[in-house]
Amino acid sequence: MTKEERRLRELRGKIDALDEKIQALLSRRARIAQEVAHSKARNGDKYFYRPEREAEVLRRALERNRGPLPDESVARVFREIMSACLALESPLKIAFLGPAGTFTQEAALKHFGQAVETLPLGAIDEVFREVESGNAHFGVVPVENSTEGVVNHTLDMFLASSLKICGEVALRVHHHLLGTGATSAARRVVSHQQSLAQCREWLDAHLPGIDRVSVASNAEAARLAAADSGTLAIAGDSAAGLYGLTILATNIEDRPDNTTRFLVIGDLDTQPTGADKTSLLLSGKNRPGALHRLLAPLARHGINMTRIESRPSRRSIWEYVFFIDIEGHVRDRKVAGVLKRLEGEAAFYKCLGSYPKAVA
Ligand SMILES: O=C(O)C(=O)C[C@]1(C(=O)O)C=C[C@@H](O)C=C1
Repeated sequence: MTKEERRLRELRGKIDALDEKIQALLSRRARIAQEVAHSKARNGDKYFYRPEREAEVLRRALERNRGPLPDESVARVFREIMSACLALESPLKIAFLGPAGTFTQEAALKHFGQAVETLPLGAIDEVFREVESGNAHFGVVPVENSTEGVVNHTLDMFLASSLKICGEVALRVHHHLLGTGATSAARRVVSHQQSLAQCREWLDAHLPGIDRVSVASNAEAARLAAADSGTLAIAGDSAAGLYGLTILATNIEDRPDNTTRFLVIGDLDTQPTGADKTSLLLSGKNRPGALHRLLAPLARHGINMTRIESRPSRRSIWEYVFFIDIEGHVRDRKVAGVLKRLEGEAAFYKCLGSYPKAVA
């Protein structure tokens, strides 16, 4: 045995000893999580899932992280530990905008971990319906993209739905060019309309003159590319794997920080964590300066508004509702006071939920 072989054996021995300790600790942790679940059952709790506690566990893990593992990897490991612990007692069923292989599936698994049952659905309103009927515990739907803006259909669903927002997921979206052969044989490139838009400059530079066709989802694009060597798809890693496609070019999105934000919807009130957001649906009274009057209490009390979108109210023509995200939780005293004023000023007011800010 050479010196390097001896060294390798010694290092692997150290890893084996650590793995044994990690495994013993994991089993101890899982048994304690089971006790927590029994206590919740005795308490008559509807869900064992606690988004605020999971956010706290993840934030602590990231605060402790001194490398060399990046925050994203540390968060993923702790996410999976909690997912497996929760599944021991009460596996969750998660509906999401499918089909399998979409970025929404990636977001759902990033948030809930792999130890959940997933239910891919064909449209955003189906996700709302399955959660409302109790057929799924929670749902995951896209809400906005940092390059292409808002997903209107998701916002519109909140006008009539009784579901609350229980969490948000921020997913770095990396697009790849996928196919079965080389790009030279390609006649067309297919993808979801938002993905085509997010890769517009890359396509202009590298595939000028090739037809761009929008389809229902990135996963559907990958399926089409797998069936026809003249078709290229733009989609992510999971769709590439699912359909056995070759990655012809990686990370072709025009902006390297391309991020999509998803919402977790369900029938659960989350507790404050100290780093929360609250989403509101409002409309002003029909008079001059209504929006200014509506939002003035937020500014006066130093509450940060992180987003505002306007959508037709669907009740009468030229009447608009505003979707607003603010920092803080409805149970924070200051926020509660300001929301009371806001409610008094609004013609229509609905709190869509308070939830922990996305972690990692
Ligand atoms: O602390 C709890 O309430 C638990 O159930 C334990 C635990 C965990 O594994 O840390 C598991 C699931 C919950 O969603 C949150 C945390």
